[in-house]
Amino acid sequence: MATRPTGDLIVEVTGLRRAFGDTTVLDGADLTVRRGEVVALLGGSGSGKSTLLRALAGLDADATGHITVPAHYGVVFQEHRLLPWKRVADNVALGLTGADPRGRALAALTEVGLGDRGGAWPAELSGGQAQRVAVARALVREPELLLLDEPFGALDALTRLRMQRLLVRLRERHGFAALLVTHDVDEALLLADRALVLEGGRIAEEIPIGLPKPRHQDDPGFGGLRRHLLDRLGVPVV
Ligand SMILES: Nc1ncnc2c1ncn2[C@@H]1O[C@H](COP(=O)(O)OP(=O)(O)OP(=O)(O)O)[C@@H](O)[C@H]1O
Repeated sequence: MATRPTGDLIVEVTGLRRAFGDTTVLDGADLTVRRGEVVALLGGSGSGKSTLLRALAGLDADATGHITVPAHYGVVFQEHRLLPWKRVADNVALGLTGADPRGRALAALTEVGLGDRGGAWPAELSGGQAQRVAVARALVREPELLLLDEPFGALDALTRLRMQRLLVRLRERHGFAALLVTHDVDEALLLADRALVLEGGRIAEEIPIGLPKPRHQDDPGFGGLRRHLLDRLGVPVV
């Protein structure tokens, strides 16, 4: 059952459990995210990262444990999940309440660099543009928290880099917190304040990423953290 945050912790998860049949995937996982903090969630394939994120997003009724998340959060998946029969602006405005949903949708599209594509159909967009729309759809709800499940995982390397920079800019402007599931150690080091390693159904290690911002792969300290994380994930640098 989810409760709402009251203090500095925007996310608080304790004792999260989820099994599929005889297979226990989450075995009492605990984690926190502070307001405005970006936390990367890393772990081997099948370690339960998506399962954890889905539980936080309220998409898994069978997960048990205690979850605190804010009322306003957005979710972005690896696939854009736009409705193909709705134009881009209508996808972003879908389900919005309050004044001028369309105007707010267009403002969010402008923020992700697609202010002129509101009238397009999702099928007319590139993969990167469609992911930008997915980000706009989350952003328009003025989230305190973004739950991101490999949001740039299907994009080419250059587009991915552009999206990472966009996310940094949006976070600076809006101050949301984010929990970012990623396989990409560099992405974690470019974006996150902390990295968590999920292993054996729990957070097995927490690594603060104290590198100065804005970050770059050439920064001193980056290589050491990358080696540590890759090592931790079972891919030691040779
Ligand atoms: N609906 C489901 N039914 C049965 N098993 C599931 C279901 N969803 C996930 N699992 C299993 O739970 C485990 C964790 O899956 P999950 O997708 O959370 O891992 P992940 O860490 O996100 O993996 P990846 O990095 O490969 O995306 C896997 O063994 C997977 O097969």
